[in-house]
Amino acid sequence: MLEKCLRLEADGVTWGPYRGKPIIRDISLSVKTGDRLAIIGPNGAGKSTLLRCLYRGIRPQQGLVRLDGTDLWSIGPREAARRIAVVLQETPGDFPFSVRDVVMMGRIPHRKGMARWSEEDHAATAAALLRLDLKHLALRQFASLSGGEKQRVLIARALAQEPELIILDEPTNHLDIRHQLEILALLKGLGLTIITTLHDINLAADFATHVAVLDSGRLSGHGLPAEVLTAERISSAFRVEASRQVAGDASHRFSFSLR
Ligand SMILES: Nc1ncnc2c1ncn2[C@@H]1O[C@H](COP(=O)(O)OP(=O)(O)OP(=O)(O)O)[C@@H](O)[C@H]1O
Repeated sequence: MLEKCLRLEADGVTWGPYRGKPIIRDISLSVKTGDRLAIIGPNGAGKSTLLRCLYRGIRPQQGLVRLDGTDLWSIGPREAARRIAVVLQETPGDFPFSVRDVVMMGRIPHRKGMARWSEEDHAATAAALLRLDLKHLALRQFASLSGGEKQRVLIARALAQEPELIILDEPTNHLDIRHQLEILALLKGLGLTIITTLHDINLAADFATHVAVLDSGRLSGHGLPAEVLTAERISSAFRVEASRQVAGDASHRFSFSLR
């Protein structure tokens, strides 16, 4: 899983609803093996829409998303799902699935037709449960878990999928600060290629190897956090007064006030 090389590129991606104005325009960015890209921007900037284009949820109206040089829409949904795992905010909370069932769903793209789960499927599920410290919860109903536990299960499902890339939409939503830090440390520790939206700029600066700032559907910056996360860019994108301090360990901290 970790040894494969990966290159995901968005090239001039534009998308909007039928007969509506584009929500994201002319987005070009790239991610390669081992990168952790955080997409940040104010509410409504188009972050989730961009993610949908990147995981083949919606087809760009203009531009292309390429996986190792091949248009994502020419490789088919099943292969895309084998290579890209997606962790969204909506959860299967209303269905009577156990934690193990939910994690096992990550194996669906690998399953041959209606065949029974294979030994590899069981092994990948067990490994994902172990890695996310969920073994003791395997038989619990998913719906009965806390927000932090649910998030771990959804990440375990993504791991069971054995993808080359994990795409997450706001993985820290609804979590307290300790659980936010834990989830991001856990994701960092996986050593996988990750694209995630994040609302907290300070957490994004700590977590990401690269950041992309979306402002009204356009990319206002993409690259290394220290270069992209300037006070001017953040102030302009979020319509606030932002100031940046550099801590002793060279990490960046932002503070904010209303203009
Ligand atoms: N299918 C759609 N049809 C019409 N409008 C849409 C559609 N999808 C998204 N939008 C609109 O596009 C804008 C951007 O939505 P999107 O969810 O991508 O933003 P976001 O940056 O993820 O926002 P948030 O931070 O609030 O989650 C919003 O105004 C949203 O209502």
